[in-house]
Amino acid sequence: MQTSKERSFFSLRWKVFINLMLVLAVVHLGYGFYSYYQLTKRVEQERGQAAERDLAILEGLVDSSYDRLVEVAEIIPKFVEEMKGKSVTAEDYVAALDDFFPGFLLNGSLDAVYLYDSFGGAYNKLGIKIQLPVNVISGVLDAEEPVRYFHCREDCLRFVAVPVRLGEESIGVLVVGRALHDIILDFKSQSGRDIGLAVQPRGTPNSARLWKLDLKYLTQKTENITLLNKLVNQFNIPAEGGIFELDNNGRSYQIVLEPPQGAEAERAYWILIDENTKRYEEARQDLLHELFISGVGLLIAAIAQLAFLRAPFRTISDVSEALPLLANSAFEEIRKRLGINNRSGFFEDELDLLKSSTVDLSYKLERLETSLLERAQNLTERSVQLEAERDLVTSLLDTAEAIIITQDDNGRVETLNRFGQQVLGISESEAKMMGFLELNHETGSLPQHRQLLAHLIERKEHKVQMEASIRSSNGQMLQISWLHSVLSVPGGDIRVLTIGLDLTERMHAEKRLVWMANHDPLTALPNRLLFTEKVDEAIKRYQEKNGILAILFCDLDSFKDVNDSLGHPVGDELLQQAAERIQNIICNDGVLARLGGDEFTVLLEGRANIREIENVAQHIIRAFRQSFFIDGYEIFSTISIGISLHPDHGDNVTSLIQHADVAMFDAKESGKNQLRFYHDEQGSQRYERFSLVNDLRRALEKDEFRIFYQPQIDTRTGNVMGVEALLRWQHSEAGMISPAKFIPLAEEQGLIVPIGEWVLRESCRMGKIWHDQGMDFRIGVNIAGQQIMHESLMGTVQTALDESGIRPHLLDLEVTENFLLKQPEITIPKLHKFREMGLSLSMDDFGTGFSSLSYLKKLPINTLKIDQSFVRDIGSDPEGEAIVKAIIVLAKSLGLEALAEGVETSEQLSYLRTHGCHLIQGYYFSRPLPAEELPDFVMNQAVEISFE
Ligand SMILES: Nc1nc2c(ncn2[C@@H]2O[C@@H]3COP(=O)(O)O[C@H]4[C@@H](O)[C@H](n5cnc6c(=O)[nH]c(N)nc65)O[C@@H]4COP(=O)(O)O[C@H]3[C@H]2O)c(=O)[nH]1
Repeated sequence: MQTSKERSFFSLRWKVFINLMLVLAVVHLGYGFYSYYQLTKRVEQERGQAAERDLAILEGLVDSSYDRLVEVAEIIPKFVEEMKGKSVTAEDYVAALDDFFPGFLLNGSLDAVYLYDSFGGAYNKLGIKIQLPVNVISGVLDAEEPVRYFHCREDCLRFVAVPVRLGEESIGVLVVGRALHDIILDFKSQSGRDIGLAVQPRGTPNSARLWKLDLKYLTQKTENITLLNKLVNQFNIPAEGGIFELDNNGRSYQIVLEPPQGAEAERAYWILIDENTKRYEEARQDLLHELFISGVGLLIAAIAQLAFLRAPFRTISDVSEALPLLANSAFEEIRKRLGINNRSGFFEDELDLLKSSTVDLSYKLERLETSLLERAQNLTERSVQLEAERDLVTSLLDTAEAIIITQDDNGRVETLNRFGQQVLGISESEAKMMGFLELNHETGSLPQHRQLLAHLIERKEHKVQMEASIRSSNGQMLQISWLHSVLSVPGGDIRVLTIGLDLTERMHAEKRLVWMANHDPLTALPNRLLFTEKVDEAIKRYQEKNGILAILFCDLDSFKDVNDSLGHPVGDELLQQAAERIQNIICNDGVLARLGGDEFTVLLEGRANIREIENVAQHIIRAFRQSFFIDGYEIFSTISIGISLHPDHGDNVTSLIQHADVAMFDAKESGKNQLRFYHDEQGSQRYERFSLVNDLRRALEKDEFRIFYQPQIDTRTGNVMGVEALLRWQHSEAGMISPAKFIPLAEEQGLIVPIGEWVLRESCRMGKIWHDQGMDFRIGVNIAGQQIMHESLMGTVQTALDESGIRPHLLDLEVTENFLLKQPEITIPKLHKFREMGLSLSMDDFGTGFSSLSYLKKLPINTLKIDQSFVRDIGSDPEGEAIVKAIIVLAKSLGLEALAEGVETSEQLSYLRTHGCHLIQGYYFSRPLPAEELPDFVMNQAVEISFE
């Protein structure tokens, strides 16, 4: 294939020039030929006319010479008559002619004179002798008119024969003749042509053709004789003669052969010779001159045309040079070369149009190329984006901790992500050979699963969800939440996207949380919450059942000593063994619970009489008379039991437990290791025990409350991010009383609302002071359940904010989940209002009162506080650790912060941080501090943490 580089280039300008020159040359040559032809024709025409003119001259000369002969012939008889008179005879004529003839001969008038009688007999013959035909004489006599006659024999003569009369009588015919010299000379002088007279000899073989000439006269004889010989040899000359053109030695001649008038036919010819060479030469010169001039003219015209075409050619050249640049996208260069504004305006022609079209084309192509480039760029970006999205989707599918499967409409597996392959222990290609339901599902769930999928395929549902177990690669049954949804695939085919989330751990944690909420982790016995529920249920059942319902309140007699002297682990073990002993006695005939510390309660129902109740209690007391062996120690710990009966001692769970507690207190007071039934007299003791209530009422007035602030540290920064306000009661006699003791009392007595209000206002006041001092931490204030339920809380909070001037986001309300979830329809909207006010909310003691995870999602809280009972298990109880982990994960999944309280050891701290809990509260960093000590701690804390 020929490339553009190999292609030879021959400029259009030169092509046009050469074409123009060729056309001009052809035209010029044509014109030359035509001119030559016309010239030749004209010269020939002129030659013909010249020949005719010269012949006419010749004829004129011949005619006038005949006239003169006639005059002479007619004068002679008159002379004779004058001389001889009227009686002249033929002899007189003869004598007179003899006299006159020499004179005629001398002046050149005549060359011959003959006189004939009427019978043709000659009287005399003077001069050149000729033989006249007889008919000439008779013809003259008959016509009585002069007769002209041309005669050639040895010589050529012209004759005139006139009748001669004597009176009325004819005596004969006078013939006068003259040679042709005068005509020849006159003609030569008048016409300038050579002239000759030739006679064809008699007896020539072909008389119709002149083939040999006998010359009588010829001017320039030497040169012309050659011409005539060439003529005779070259041409077939007809008898009537003609005009002939002859070349000889490069010269051109015209030769005219014309028979003289009056001559005998085919005998004599005038020969007129004229040389044309000069004329032809002149004509040729004229032609060449003319051709030269016209050639020069054409050349000038061509050059002028080229000059005129220069600009258009320049344009074509510019455009032709510019157009290839389009292929190289050199649009700016094209416009520079063609001149963007170089337009001819009114006189615009096709080339300007071509140029401007090229410029326009360059703009259009540039725009097209730009838009193509943009599109290409967009496409590239889009494809990169799509690739990134695809990679993201692929990596999401592969890294997502979910089994992701696509199935066709027959339930065949089409794809299985990496996590699914790991969990199920099969490769994707193996999975593709199977149907979804052929995977290791728990068989019991298959019918329901199959039915749900059929609904999906039949488009009765858009997505279906069910939980079912499947066996993992290591044989473990996993609890999976399957979500099947229809994928819209181009072409109308149905694909099912199946996502399986492994809920095993979460469900385990949930179950654990539920269990923890209702049980004492140490002894695995029901806690107060569950026990209260059980008692409630039992009270409700009491109407339907016969028998006695009793609550046994059991308290170890020397637990505090054991705990303080032998340590918590031994104390814990003691509690566990104690629980076991009680459980062994009541077996399944009652509910045993641990309310806290060393306090156990037993619910007995359906007993026939009090004796049975008492027996159970006695059994328990006896069981505790035996020693416990713990950690190498033999421990003696008896038990005191208080018993209350329904309905005699209370119609609700609170009063029943309180009365059993009072009875237990009575048993202790009576020396421990015994049982006591509740009786009314104990009311006074109860009054004493709870005489604190009155003091509590006055404590506010007496300004006995103090607030301590326990720092909460963000271990990522080392800063104090908040403090928890913890109430203290500085009792005038009993000294500092823990809130754990007086808060339940305050709640019971409805005093918690005013006390709580005081705490809120005081905390906000201090918070504002610290904030103004540049300490920007939030203040967590505990809100009791009753406070939340109380209608005044909203106003109280607003007042505290307004009075102090603290910004709402610095106030964090700590609420306990138990209470919240008892009447969520009242509490949850209130919490939302607090959030709207800008406050933050924390869920306190999380994990201890769990009832429903679904409500947790609805609560507008910011922080989950991990209860210290779980934190304490870190490092010692894997189950407790698992709960801590689950709470952290739960908080993260709900987008909440997790804050651990009760952190005392570096081990606990590091465990919490490792698992993503960075907000820490506990003795490890600081005990609750009086307000005046807090600023110092806040200032120094960041430094200490940085060394951690
Ligand atoms: N063993 C141990 N304990 C730690 C550690 N760090 C903090 N604590 C204690 O754990 C309790 C945390 O408070 P809480 O769970 O809200 O539990 C509080 C809270 O529910 C209630 N309370 C305290 N002040 C108020 C209040 O102003 N209003 C209400 N409604 N309740 C309050 O009384 C409970 C007991 O408060 P406190 O005796 O001050 O006990 C505090 C605190 O001193 C640690 O590292 N180890």
